[in-house]
Amino acid sequence: MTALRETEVIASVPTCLLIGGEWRSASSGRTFEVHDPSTGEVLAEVADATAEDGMAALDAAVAAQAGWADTAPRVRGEILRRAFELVTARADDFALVMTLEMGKPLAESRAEVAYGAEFLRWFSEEAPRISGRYATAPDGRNRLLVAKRPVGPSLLITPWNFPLAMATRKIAPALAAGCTSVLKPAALTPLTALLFAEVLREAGVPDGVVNVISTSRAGAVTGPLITDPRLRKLSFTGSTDVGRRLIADAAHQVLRVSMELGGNAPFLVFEDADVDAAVEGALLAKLRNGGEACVAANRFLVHESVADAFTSRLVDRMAGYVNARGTDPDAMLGPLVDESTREKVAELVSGAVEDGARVALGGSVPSGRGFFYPATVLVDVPQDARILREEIFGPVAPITTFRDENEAVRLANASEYGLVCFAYTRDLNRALRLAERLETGMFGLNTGLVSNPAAPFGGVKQSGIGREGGFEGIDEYLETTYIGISDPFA
Ligand SMILES: NC(=O)c1ccc[n+]([C@@H]2O[C@H](COP(=O)([O-])OP(=O)(O)OC[C@H]3O[C@@H](n4cnc5c(N)ncnc54)[C@H](O)[C@@H]3O)[C@@H](O)[C@H]2O)c1
Ligand SMILES: O=CCCC(=O)O
Repeated sequence: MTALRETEVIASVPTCLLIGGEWRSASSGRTFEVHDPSTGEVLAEVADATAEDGMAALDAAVAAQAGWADTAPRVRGEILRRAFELVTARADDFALVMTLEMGKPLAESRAEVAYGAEFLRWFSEEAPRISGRYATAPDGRNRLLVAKRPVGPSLLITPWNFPLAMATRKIAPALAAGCTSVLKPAALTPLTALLFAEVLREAGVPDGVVNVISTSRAGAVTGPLITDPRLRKLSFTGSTDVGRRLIADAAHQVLRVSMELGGNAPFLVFEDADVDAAVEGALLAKLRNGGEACVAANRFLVHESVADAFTSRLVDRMAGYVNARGTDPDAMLGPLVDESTREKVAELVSGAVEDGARVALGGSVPSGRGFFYPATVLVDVPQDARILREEIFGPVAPITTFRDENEAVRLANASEYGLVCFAYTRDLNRALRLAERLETGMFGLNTGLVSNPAAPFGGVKQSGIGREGGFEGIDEYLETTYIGISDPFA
């Protein structure tokens, strides 16, 4: 990858706010810096929206709402399909921008482009399938008509870890349902979202239907939108702490909310598992996105009879993960996104070691520039260690053991989170028992990856409210209207 190509691609990204179809500077004239986490160098200066800009974006979304809701579903679907094709055609540019602003290796960024684009294709196919129902009331007299309509202007707030896919997973169903939106991307990674906004314009999304406000002051800019009665929906992906506060703020307007929050995924390996397959699944569940994923395996719970075999194979495989700048062809693990993320990972590891865990691989911060942290395996981690309670968000695999299925389920469920669980077993009845007993929104059975645009993604407990993707994803942007009709034969 040449420096010239990096500069050219970054220069092709709009760095302004998209409001009502126009690229504008922030009303204050201020910008903020976006950095390359591999080097700490400034990649770009991006418009820093004020509360006034946020309100202008909502004004534009409100003005465009009626027209967009009236657009034929097939037309909305075709625009989404064009967006899918344009993102796919520019996959290399999207991947490079993402790698530069977020750090992951290019191969992973390409995988995210394919994943993120697929939400556009999936919801292009769902737009014409929005339907209602007509039924006879149980007493055989009145008729019941149930119709769906768009919720209305929506505020979409996304995190930095999947800068494209988290945006498409919200914008695509919103567009398909007939909702206009204001997207607020994370301040660490606004460039991918801004490039995507430009592609949406090219695809034919009308002015004002999607507005994008990058800002370094999230709360000050989105707060007034959330309390504005014209906003009808808040969809947030991010940490449980921020989500909890936003749910409280959304209560003022009794807003529809979708919350995709944190996770603390257990990864269970039973005595009858195919251990080699479990190790491959563990690598995916742990190291996809460098461990910076809400669905990352956070707690490895391994049956005591296979713990040594699993651990030594996992250590061997993780030792081969090359930590390098994401544009380096050898890179298998990029840097973490920023210094505070790396400090937290290092603190969780040293805390676990103080509590009695042993480092089987990695475990120390390398010298040099960039926020790198090596693939790390911890064994003998005590059950009360902080690292088993909090999201690690880094390439660290803490391993503990269990004696039987009941203990495995009890440990897996001992978390306020409930996003995803993974389990490796060859016993079908056990797998079904787990599916019924684990407190989780998603369950990966003999696989380390559940994310799929055709499936309902989301959690239970403090991992969130609502689902994104699948047939369920569009419902988050639809209201139900019931029309009671008198007996047509009376
Ligand atoms: N469940 C999921 O689908 C899912 C997906 C990706 C990430 N996540 C979670 O996201 C977290 C990592 O992302 P993050 O560090 O960007 O999370 P974060 O909560 O710090 O930020 C998420 C977004 O919210 C914005 N934000 C922060 N404070 C805000 C406020 N007061 N008002 C309005 N917006 C505010 C941020 O600018 C960003 O755009 C992890 O906890 C991860 O598990 C969850
Ligand atoms: O970080 C959480 C989202 C990851 C995914 O969609 O697979």
